Amino acid sequence: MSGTAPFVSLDDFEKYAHANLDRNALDYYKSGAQDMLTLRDNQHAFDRIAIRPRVLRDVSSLDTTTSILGRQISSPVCIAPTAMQRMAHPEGECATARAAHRKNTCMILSSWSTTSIEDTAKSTKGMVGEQAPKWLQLYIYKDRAATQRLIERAEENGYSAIAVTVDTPFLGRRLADIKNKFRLPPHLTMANFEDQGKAQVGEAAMQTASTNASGLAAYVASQIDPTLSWKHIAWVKSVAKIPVLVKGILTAEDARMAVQAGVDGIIVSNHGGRQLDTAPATIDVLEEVVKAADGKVEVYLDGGVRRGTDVFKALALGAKAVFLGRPVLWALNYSGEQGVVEMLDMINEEFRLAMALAGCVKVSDITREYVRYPAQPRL
Ligand SMILES: Cc1cc2nc3c(=O)[nH]c(=O)nc-3n(C[C@H](O)[C@H](O)[C@H](O)COP(=O)(O)O)c2cc1C
Ligand SMILES: CC(C)CC(=O)C(=O)O
Repeated sequence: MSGTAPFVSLDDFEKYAHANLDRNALDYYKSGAQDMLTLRDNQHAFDRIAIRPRVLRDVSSLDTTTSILGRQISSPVCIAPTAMQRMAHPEGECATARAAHRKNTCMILSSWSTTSIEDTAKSTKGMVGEQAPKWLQLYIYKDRAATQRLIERAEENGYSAIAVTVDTPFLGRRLADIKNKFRLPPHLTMANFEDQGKAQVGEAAMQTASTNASGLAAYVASQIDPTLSWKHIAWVKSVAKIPVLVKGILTAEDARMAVQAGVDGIIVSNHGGRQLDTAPATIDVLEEVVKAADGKVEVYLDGGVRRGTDVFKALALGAKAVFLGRPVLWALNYSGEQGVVEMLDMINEEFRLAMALAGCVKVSDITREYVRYPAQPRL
């Protein structure tokens, strides 16, 4: 561990980044929508769940390996897509990809990344070991040809799945970004769109910041198609040769629709509390989604996962794996690739200990009986 005092939890990475990042980037990364109730509840909801430990089970040897979409990974802790990672560290998405590769875990690249699909893929070429799974997060853009091209570029560059984000027909209202008139620093671009003249969160959009919406919200409104419906998921399925997941499901009803639409996986997500404020905490709806998916597709969760015990609880309630958003940005800011490795090591160590103290020696041992779960979510 580099730095002055040893970091002992993911909170320490967050505190470091809070003291170190400029306001424009920090507020963008940390904010939730509106009153940030969902953001807060994502974490608090984990605290309301107790683990029911079993004892005297010989936990001297533990195995955290698991698989997602048939690919083995070293632990069920993976990396969620977050846009514009080069604001956190100059190596941005490349550093994240190399850290994910070193830890043999899955990274989802945001389609609004500051490093292109190609350059992110290249950044792990030549590293030892089999390539860790990379997935591409996809927004369905108004420009369908450009959207299809992103899918093809992902396939050409070894990405093994597409995660279509379905909770962002418009951008959630993030008050700090409006006040700050958020802007992508001019030396950075939305790198996947450089050939299309849409790589800057442009000046024109920025002007709307004075009319009670952030420049980012205007940029999103100019690019994303709000007419999207389930038939567009069928369209993505029809053009993609690799598995297609939906990211942003929060109800049993939509989970059933997703399965009907033929998706290969579901990510239970409220976008880290950044879209619809007062939407439920993800851990509070995980079980209903898992039940609705009925074993037909894998279900994953993101939102508020900060401790090994959170990972354990999500698995007990049926998630195949969890994804971390903000902690990756804080760790990147702290020390790039090495920071992300250290952050993943920390939560994985916590997860191992949670398994041992709960009496589980392998991931498949973690089942519903290991949690005492209150009936009603509270906001
Ligand atoms: C700064 C930031 C940028 C994000 N960008 C994207 C994105 O480009 N696409 C997407 O589907 N989700 C995006 N998300 C949502 C994350 O993928 C994920 O759902 C969320 O961060 C999980 O919650 P956590 O931050 O509490 O771990 C973003 C989240 C943050 C914090
Ligand atoms: C460029 C943004 C729309 C990325 C995003 O999903 C977010 O900020 O939450």
